[in-house]
Amino acid sequence: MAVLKAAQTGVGPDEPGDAAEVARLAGAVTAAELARFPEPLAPATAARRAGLTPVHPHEVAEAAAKLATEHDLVLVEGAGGLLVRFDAAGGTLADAARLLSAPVLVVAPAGLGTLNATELTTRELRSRGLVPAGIVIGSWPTAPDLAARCNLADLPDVAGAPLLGSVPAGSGALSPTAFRAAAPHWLAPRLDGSWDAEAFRVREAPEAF
Ligand SMILES: C[C@@H]1NC(=O)N[C@@H]1CCCCCC(=O)O
Repeated sequence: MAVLKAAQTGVGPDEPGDAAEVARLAGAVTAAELARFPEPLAPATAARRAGLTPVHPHEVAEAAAKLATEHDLVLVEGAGGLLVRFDAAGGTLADAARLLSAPVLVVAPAGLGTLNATELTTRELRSRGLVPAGIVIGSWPTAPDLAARCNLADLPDVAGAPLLGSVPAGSGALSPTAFRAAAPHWLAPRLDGSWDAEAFRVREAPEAF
């Protein structure tokens, strides 16, 4: 498997980026990063302000296609959302996904505001002829509030895509061993397509929904 961070922003030259973090936690993953811009901004803005060459969607698609010749799965991570701009021409991750005809996994927050943002994202994907592969909540709070709990039922409905799992808050602080032991419980579906409520750490009675 390979993880490609198209454009990393908000990380200094000597710090690990998101792709390196994935490799540290997941292991046995090829990590690649096409460009890095220091300010924590949208890649197009960060590149412009740094006087650096931005990353264009065709470069993201080409890098992903190259990785795909040597890996069974290539995960391309965006930066902040589907329509966050990569270059001055307004190129986005959606353009790269379109060039690749790749399914798109939507990573959503848990709480209030997620229904709107997720539905907008999946509608935009469909309007571009792209397929939302599903939704992953990252991250799932240890004490989910009413909105977060209700979103478990509402998200697949508004998005028209399955909820594929949730990553508990603070997972990045686990040791790689603990992370790898726990991760299958966050993302593995049952054969009937349902999900283990434990994965969402729902501690309230079902009527709370
Ligand atoms: C700083 C973070 N680094 C990164 O690689 N992704 C984030 C960038 C978020 C950009 C959000 C732009 C917006 O929608 O306002």
